[in-house]
Amino acid sequence: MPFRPAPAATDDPGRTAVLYCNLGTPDAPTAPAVRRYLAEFLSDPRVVEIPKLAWWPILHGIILRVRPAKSAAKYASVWMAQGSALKVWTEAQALGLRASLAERGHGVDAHYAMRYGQPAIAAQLDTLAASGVNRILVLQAYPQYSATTTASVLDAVGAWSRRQRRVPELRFVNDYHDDAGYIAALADSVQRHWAQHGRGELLLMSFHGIPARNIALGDPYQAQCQATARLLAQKLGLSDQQYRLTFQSRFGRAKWLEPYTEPTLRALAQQGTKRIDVMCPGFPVDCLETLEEINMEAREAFLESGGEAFGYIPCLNDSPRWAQALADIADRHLSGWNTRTGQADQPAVS
Ligand SMILES: C=CC1=C(C)c2cc3[nH]c(cc4nc(cc5[nH]c(cc1n2)c(C)c5CCC(=O)O)C(CCC(=O)O)=C4C)c(C)c3C=C
Ligand SMILES: [Fe+2]
Ligand SMILES: [Fe+2]
Repeated sequence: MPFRPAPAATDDPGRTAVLYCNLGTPDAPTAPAVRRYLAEFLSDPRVVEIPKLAWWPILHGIILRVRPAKSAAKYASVWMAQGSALKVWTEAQALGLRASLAERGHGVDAHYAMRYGQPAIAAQLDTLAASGVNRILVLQAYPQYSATTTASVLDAVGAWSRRQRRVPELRFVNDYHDDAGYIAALADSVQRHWAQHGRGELLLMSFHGIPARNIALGDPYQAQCQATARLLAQKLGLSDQQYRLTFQSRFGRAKWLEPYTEPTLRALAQQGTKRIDVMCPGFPVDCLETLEEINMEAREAFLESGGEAFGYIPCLNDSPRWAQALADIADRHLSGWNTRTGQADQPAVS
């Protein structure tokens, strides 16, 4: 395969951009659109670590025949006027990041891309490179590192760079699970919820699960979720008895990280917890997994098991505090790249 030609070389120092990457989402809440999305997502060997020979018949013979219609109905139940929540909020966060960086006087632009679906990472990198960007910071909407998500984005960037003649300078933020700005933005959203709606007896923090086997193979995801939960509880002044950490969205029959969210909610309600607050700190933006699985399905499970009040605390979405925290994270990783002149050795002028 020929390498992609680069524009004629000049002495222009070029420009710097941040690419904010998220998982991706279907283009429409319909079975064909969800099938396209799931086919790309579930064919990624980072996501499903089953040898292709064994996985392909299950994926194409069963999952892609049955799941799209079921998932499409769930997407339809939470679809926003402007589109899929995941895309709407990811775009809003990229714009917030761009504005926060601009306020700081950087000549750094920010764009967003999706690992699966549109706008694809490769297409966004093509656009950036064609517009003269030659330094790119890849920042992901995954505060906790997992090979299933973070490393998959790195794979996509690597696959793109392998086709380029002139590869831009690349930097990656692998995680920010213990970042003070991230924790403060989460605490702020909890406190705002409490001020508006009152406080439950318990705060449940639900993170997306992954197979337990991945942890045994060295994925740091579980430890990073635990650290986030502990730091957030500390920031909110919660004792160990006042919060719970759970994992949601199990896929397939293998053992995933435990405790599982929905059975925990049922058990808590059965044991007498009446009022609970639930949040999803690992998801910077609301999406199917938070709006439908948590705020609809898990809510119903808690209430039908004897619970009386289920307070859903939205994800960071358009929180200005989070836009600032994202810009702080980007700033730290941009240091040394002189973002105004493009000349790395000149100190930034304030
Ligand atoms: C098949 C295994 C899956 C792994 C491993 C997995 C890890 C993982 N996922 C997220 C974040 C999101 N996942 C979302 C949806 C979603 N996830 C899976 C499967 C795995 N995820 C599926 C099949 C789906 C699609 C929906 C469905 O059919 O159930 C989403 C929401 C997407 C949206 O459009 O709103 C997010 C976000 C993380 C962070 C993670 C590992 C840490
Ligand atoms: Fe997922
Ligand atoms: Fe789900």
